[in-house]
Amino acid sequence: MLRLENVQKTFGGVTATDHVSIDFHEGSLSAVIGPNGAGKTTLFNLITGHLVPNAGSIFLAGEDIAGRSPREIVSKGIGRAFQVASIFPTFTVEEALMAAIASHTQLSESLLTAFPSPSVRARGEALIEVLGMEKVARMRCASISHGDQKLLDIGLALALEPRVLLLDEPTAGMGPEERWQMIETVRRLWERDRMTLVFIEHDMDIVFEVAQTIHVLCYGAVLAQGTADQIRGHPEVIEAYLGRAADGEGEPV
Ligand SMILES: Nc1ncnc2c1ncn2[C@@H]1O[C@H](COP(=O)(O)OP(=O)(O)OP(=O)(O)O)[C@@H](O)[C@H]1O
Repeated sequence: MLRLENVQKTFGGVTATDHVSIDFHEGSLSAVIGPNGAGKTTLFNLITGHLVPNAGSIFLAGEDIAGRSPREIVSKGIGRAFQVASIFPTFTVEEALMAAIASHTQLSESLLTAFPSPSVRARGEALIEVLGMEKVARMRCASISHGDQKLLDIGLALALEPRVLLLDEPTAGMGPEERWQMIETVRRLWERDRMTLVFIEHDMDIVFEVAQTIHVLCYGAVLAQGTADQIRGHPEVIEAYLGRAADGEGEPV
């Protein structure tokens, strides 16, 4: 579904993406991991058109999208959760989701018709349910918790019905319990929609538990790719990245 071939990105003398080739299979749930500065966010920015690669190709369903504008890439089906919930401070959660759904489906009904239409409302309610946001659906976006704002960001990305969904550290800034709730929600919505889902995550317990395939970056290059068992036992990964965390004794540095 999404295939990177020999993608390269440099910033001055820094090679942030070093001949990266990764195949994200259709309908898969994958994690991108690596130490700080390994090039994870740069990779997402290249996929979404916020950065242009110096070399290489990025294929979405066979079409090379490298260097296209972010708007065009979104329209082709690559979604990403941005921190945007806060730009709807006076909307309620359900209003924000329904506005996003309506704008995507271009159901900008005339002012004389009822808004939202029944189909927009039904999709909005289904999204609220899969996100587990029923209790905050009628609250204003500005007044919900950090975790709920992150869920809403994901919901706003989902409203565009992406074929590929990129989540950059969905559990960042959360306590242990909230992290697991968040990742369970991510897994639930992936099971519902079966889009190709890629997430960046630092918590190795979460990565090993949830991801079908793990791609390890180090100094911009792919160090290893495989299942949790393959990555856990990969000598170079253990040496370069996981360290004691591979034994479950600590967090990676
Ligand atoms: N716009 C930029 N200009 C210059 N250098 C950049 C830019 N963006 C990223 N870099 C550099 O590219 C390298 C990769 O950065 P990137 O943010 O992709 O890493 P990361 O793996 O996402 O790190 P973290 O886990 O800390 O978020 C780093 O050395 C960073 O300083």
